[in-house]
Amino acid sequence: MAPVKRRVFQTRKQMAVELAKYAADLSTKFCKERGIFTVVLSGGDLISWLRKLLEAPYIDSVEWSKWHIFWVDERVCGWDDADSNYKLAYDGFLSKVPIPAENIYAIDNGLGAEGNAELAAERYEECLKQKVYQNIIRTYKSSGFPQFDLQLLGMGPDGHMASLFPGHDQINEKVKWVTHITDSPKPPAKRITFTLPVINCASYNVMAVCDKEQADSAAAALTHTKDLPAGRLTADVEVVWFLDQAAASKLPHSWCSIL
Ligand SMILES: O=C1O[C@H](COP(=O)(O)O)[C@@H](O)[C@H](O)[C@H]1O
Repeated sequence: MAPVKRRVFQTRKQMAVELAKYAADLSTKFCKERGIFTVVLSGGDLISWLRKLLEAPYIDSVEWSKWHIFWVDERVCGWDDADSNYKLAYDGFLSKVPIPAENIYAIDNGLGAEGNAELAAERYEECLKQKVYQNIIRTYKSSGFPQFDLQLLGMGPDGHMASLFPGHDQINEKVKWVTHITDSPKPPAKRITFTLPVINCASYNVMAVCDKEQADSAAAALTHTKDLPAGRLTADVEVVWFLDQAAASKLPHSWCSIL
């Protein structure tokens, strides 16, 4: 199993600086090895932690044209809806970097606007399968599951990651790549989400968590004292939790050498 690393930062700014460096280093590695870098985004606070990628040196040094962008979860709504994870990422990140529009794979806008969660999930899974067929996404060993290069995740105060919520059945899905939920405890109710096997096949998984509201769940997930979706996070190569001091405040003291 991939090692689970923890990096605790004194300030959010330091966390954003290190997160940008981590993503840029992996971009260099995968662009050199494959000529492609597949990146999975989530919604929530994550987008604001990526802001240092928009500055020097990365804005000029990163090979943005080789990035391919996917979403680990999406709210079932149109692209211009305030709830849309695509809109959040576009406004705060994607509109500011030269990633070709054809390399950005959002939920189907029409199905999102219609509120058709089941079909939107099926359509997104088809999109992933097409990108596997085109050799843009790799597959994980013989499993056939897609393997993304870097997945950037966040965790809610209840321990959910992507749109896999504690006590909801989606976390147990073993076959589908993308599933849906119509009664999400966090609004909006309708969402689509990568399933756990897909999330855990990624080469590198980052979990970025700030704020004291997340401290109890971060500790429970990392010590496995509660069965939380975020506690099931693994990866092929490594998982790194990026935490600010507040989010790390309930972790065992010996774990928290602050960077
Ligand atoms: O609803 C969602 O919440 C999680 C966590 O968001 P955060 O603001 O607490 O970091 C997010 O990762 C997910 O993509 C989003 O749909």
